[in-house]
Amino acid sequence: MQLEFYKYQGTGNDFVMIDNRSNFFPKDDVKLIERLCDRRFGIGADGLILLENDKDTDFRMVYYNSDGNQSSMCGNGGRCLVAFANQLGVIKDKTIFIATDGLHHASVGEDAIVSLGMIDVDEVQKKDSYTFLNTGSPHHVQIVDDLEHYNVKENGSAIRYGELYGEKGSNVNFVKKVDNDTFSLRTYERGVEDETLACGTGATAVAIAMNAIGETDKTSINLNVEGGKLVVSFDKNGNQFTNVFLTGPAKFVFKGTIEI
Ligand SMILES: N[C@@H](CCC[C@H](N)C(=O)O)C(=O)O
Repeated sequence: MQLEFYKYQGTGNDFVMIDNRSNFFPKDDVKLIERLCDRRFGIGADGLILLENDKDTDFRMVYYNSDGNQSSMCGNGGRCLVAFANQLGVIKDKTIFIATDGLHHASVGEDAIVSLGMIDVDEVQKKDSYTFLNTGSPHHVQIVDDLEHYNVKENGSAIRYGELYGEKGSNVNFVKKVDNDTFSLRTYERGVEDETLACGTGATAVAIAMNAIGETDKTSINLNVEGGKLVVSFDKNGNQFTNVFLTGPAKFVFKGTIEI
């Protein structure tokens, strides 16, 4: 069977997109999804996303990591799916859709910039050497010296599989402060089991964590990721972070068919 796919990327976090409104895709075929995401034996991507019909919203997002398993929310994937829905004509420039962590508002602007509403955050665990929070996916956030030369894969994997997070694990973000409203980060992604060029829920977690621990008093924060630039904005009320938006480019790369 020939499978039609679209490839998108958001600051270098790349995804295979499939229009599954007719419900044809074998959703439990972990091996197939892993092969489609494989950079040598398949199309190549950090994850695969299905766009499906939903009776109450514009569409449903179903997200898989490149290991073939369904996972929690993907911020860059969500932004790319909004651009994909726009390309398919499912939405115009504003949308509400449903994902695993609930409803998301989003808008498509000029130059493929997509702004995505993220879940509210009301718990930030502040520890001596790191912060942990859930922005739709779990994120460990840690400031490090010499981020440019830091071994993200080795240190990220040790934390992800270490005793802190048990079997479920966590995504791991290493951070450097650039100035009061800009931070650089590099992310080790659970389910990809490697550093990716960007992580949207990770950038969101870093922005909120840096505000929560007093590294910045800003509520609109620039994030330099390996694949480009993102902006995260939010409202803060005590320990509550609401109206959280993740903004950045979400670009169509190519489409094609692959034999499955
Ligand atoms: N790339 C993502 C995060 C995807 C989910 C993550 N790998 C997990 O399983 O927790 C993003 O942009 O947020």
